[in-house]
Amino acid sequence: MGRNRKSNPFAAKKRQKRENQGVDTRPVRQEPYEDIKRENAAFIKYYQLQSICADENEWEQFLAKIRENLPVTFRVTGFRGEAKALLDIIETDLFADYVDSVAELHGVPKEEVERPLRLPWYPDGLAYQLQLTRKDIRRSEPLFRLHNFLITETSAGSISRQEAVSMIPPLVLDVQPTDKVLDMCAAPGSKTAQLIEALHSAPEKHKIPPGFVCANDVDNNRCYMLVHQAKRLNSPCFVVTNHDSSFFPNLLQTEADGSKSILKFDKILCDVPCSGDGTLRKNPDIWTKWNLAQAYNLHGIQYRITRRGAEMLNVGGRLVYSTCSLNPIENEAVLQRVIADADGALEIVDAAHLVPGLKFKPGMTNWKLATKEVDQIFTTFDEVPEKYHTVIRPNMFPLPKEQIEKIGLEKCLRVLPHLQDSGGFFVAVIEKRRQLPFEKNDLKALLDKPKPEIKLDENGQPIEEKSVPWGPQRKRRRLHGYKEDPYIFFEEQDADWDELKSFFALDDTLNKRCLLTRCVTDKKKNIYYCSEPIRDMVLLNEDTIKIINTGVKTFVRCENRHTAHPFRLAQEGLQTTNAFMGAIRRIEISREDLILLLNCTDPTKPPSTLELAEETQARCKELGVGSCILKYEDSRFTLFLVGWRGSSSLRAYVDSNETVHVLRLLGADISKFEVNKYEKAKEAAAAAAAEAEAAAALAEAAAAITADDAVALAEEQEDATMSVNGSEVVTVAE
Ligand SMILES: C[S@@+](CC[C@H](N)C(=O)[O-])C[C@H]1O[C@@H](n2cnc3c(N)ncnc32)[C@H](O)[C@@H]1O
Repeated sequence: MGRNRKSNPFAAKKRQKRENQGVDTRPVRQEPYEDIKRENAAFIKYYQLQSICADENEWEQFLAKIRENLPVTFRVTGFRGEAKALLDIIETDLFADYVDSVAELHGVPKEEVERPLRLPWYPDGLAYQLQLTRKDIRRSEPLFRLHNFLITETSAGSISRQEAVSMIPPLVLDVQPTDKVLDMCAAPGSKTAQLIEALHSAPEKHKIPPGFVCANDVDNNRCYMLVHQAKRLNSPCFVVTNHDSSFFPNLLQTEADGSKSILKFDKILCDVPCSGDGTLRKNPDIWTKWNLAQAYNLHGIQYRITRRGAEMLNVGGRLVYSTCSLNPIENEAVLQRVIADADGALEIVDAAHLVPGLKFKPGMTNWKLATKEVDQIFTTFDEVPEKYHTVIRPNMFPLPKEQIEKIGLEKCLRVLPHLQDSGGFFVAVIEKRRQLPFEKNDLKALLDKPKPEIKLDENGQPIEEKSVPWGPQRKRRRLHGYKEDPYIFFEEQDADWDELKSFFALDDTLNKRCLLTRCVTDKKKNIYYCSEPIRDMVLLNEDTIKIINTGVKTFVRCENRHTAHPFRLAQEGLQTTNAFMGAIRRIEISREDLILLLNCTDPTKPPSTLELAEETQARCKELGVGSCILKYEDSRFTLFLVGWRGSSSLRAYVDSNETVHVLRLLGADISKFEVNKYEKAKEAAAAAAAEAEAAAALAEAAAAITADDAVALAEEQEDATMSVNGSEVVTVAE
């Protein structure tokens, strides 16, 4: 069965871009991954030269492992109240089914199936590694339930599929709920998701975390991947920006006393663009493309991004540098430059205690450079022929021994694939001890910067220029020279706020000035919420940096003839608003009632209140028509879902993935929602075969009729001929 071409916005955007630009003539990989020859002489020669393994035996293990496909890993979203219950379900139901399915897939007894492994270094045992490849899961019928689980729970934000080694940088960044975090090269955003989760890790302490995560990427299209990725987590403390990180501008912030200062971040992740040779197991086509020129070309931008990151870091703050490359030119050589430039203001620190049990090798303090084909080796810049001087630069070589010893490169973590059956990765943790010698903090220049002129129409409204950057369907307004819709925050006096406040009994500690809409209109449609520091950041800096997205959908206009109030709650925003809402619009609901509501998939036939428990019916009677919160509680967790009290009905207002997620947690039957794509494909094939058979039978019947007719005709013609011959004229029916 083909994929739904309309449902993937990124694919659609890519298609549109291709169509807009004409035919894409870049070479496309033809052969499937399994046919790729996992060989690259230059790669092997280069890494053997660097002695990345201790001895020949270990080198052989390394070579063998990088030729294998990568096992699938995923992690459970830790900050959710139901995380523990989901873990129990994974350990019992899902993995019991898993063992049966893998046994069937590989045709082996169940006892021989390797159980999923909990990654020992991931906190609270929340991450798993399965001895299966992505292809196994995607293309094997016995594993269809596991595949469905991964898809629905990922969409519901309860798990994240992420390569094991990619989970390391956010862990060693050690984000706290109070931290201001910058993810400099964030897309597609698997690490960003982890950073957001860490920010929300103490919900009992903070209704809304005081810190925030700013996720940035230079690629505008990839920024929308970040929006999509973060949407699952519904954080109001999150903003996506689109800028070249090596030139990331200084941003302003408001201090507690109202004065303005330059925003410095407490935690910065520099997961820089790299050659990606640590991902060979996941992306085997790197075997065909790898060459040393990639590393030489990337070294400069890696250095500039990290140096800029260090400037934007608070004194006492922490920066993590990471790549999915094993190449010292992209790793140690970059760090030694930044640390040397900082002249003691930056220090590489040991962070292995934050990932106890992780196997890794220390950073390198000696490496060699080579030509692209690795046929000439250089240990110093003096040996490099002049024709290579624009590519191979002096500072790519290791510093002299007495200088490099002071850098602390051995505290970096080098994760090699054979150490724990993973991808390859490099991570370094840096702390800032004092201001950098090259740091520019010109507050006055920032404050004096003229605001761009906003063109207004005759009614004083901003003129919106329509622009269509990558497709005719998606129209983006151009305001202040940017193509994003504007961020319009609630004013001190806002009629909608008064209504929302009284209908949902919202408490005054929810800052109404943090509610926003994305279009200039008198009748708000969707209302979003962002935290106070994010509001401050947007308002002070939207002329300086392109802000792609912020805010969680919290209220949605929903008017019909029965409603007294024009807005309903949005499930996305409930994680935030719940803590600020009074009792007026709440219903406590039993397991049976909740299962009944969630099983209603026909929006035109919501469950009648008469089908519900008596207490629920009584509560419904007290509650007028409109949006409400359904609260379910048992000894394991408490759930809050958006509901809708109709004139004679009650329904759960949640999407299909959330529905399956909650039913799964409740231990209810989800078979009605389980799509077996193989069964469906078989049914479709059987239907097509039956159709073809019916068509063939029809054709045969038609052919038979024609043949019968022909025989009859021939006989009649014969009769006629005989009659003519016998002088008796017979009219033969044609
Ligand atoms: C290794 S990927 C990041 C992966 C991401 N951190 C994650 O975990 O999903 C590198 C990203 O850096 C972005 N990038 C490249 N050059 C950049 C620059 N100068 N400034 C900001 N981002 C950049 C690329 O668009 C790419 O999305």
